[in-house]
Amino acid sequence: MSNQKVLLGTNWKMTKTLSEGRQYVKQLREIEQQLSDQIELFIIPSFPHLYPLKEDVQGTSINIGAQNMHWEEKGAYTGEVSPVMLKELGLDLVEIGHSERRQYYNENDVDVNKKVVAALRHDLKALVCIGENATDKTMNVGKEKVRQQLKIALQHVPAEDVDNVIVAYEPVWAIGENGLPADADYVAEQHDEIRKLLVELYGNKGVETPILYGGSVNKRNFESYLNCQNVSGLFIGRAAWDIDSFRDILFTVNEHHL
Ligand SMILES: O=C(CO)COP(=O)(O)O
Repeated sequence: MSNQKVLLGTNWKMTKTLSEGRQYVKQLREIEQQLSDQIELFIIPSFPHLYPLKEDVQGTSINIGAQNMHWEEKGAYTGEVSPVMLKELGLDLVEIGHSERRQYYNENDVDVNKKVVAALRHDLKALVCIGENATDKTMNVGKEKVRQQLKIALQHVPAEDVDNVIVAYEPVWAIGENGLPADADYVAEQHDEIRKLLVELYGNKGVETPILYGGSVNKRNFESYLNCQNVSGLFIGRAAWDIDSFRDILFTVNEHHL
């Protein structure tokens, strides 16, 4: 890990009701007061909860982000949400290209690129998710796969906008109930490769781009990932959905990893 801030966030996916989310945020606010300002917290809830939760975190440094968005500003796209709508809620973070979006909703690298460009145009930070699947890994093309995904995601993104990009490396085979936790050595290699590409594309600016790790992060393994040089933080699903479990992780980072 470098000496930048540590980003620690959770993707709630489609798991919480609004009342559960509000209860969680109430507790997270208390936790946040005890953490160093070197830790940056973010939560990615479902669309209908963005506005109330944004209000609930007022006066704290907890960021709220959306799980997805369309690249157009408006139009006949039933069921979609635009960058303008997210901005109007006062948000400044949007997750783009999560593997579940790619897998279940057929999002491809070009869609991801359009969304990244639109997010940056609207002054939203783009949390760009990339990661190889199990076959890519078995066939030994994991590095090529993440390079390709990220290169396409960042087409037409100039160096002056890359400050608003956060990369999340999340190998598909490591995510969710059937996911296998990755070895820290493997994660370190993939993060080094991603850093190399960012530097190829953006020179010194690419050194600063945060690269988060996600996929079966839990209380037993999270420190091994944070110890990797190019891991700037964690993007956590299940192990952060329960506030007590997230609290344990946050306090450990606060005490041992800053
Ligand atoms: O998908 C994830 C974060 O976006 C990670 O999910 P899990 O931590 O539950 O594997």
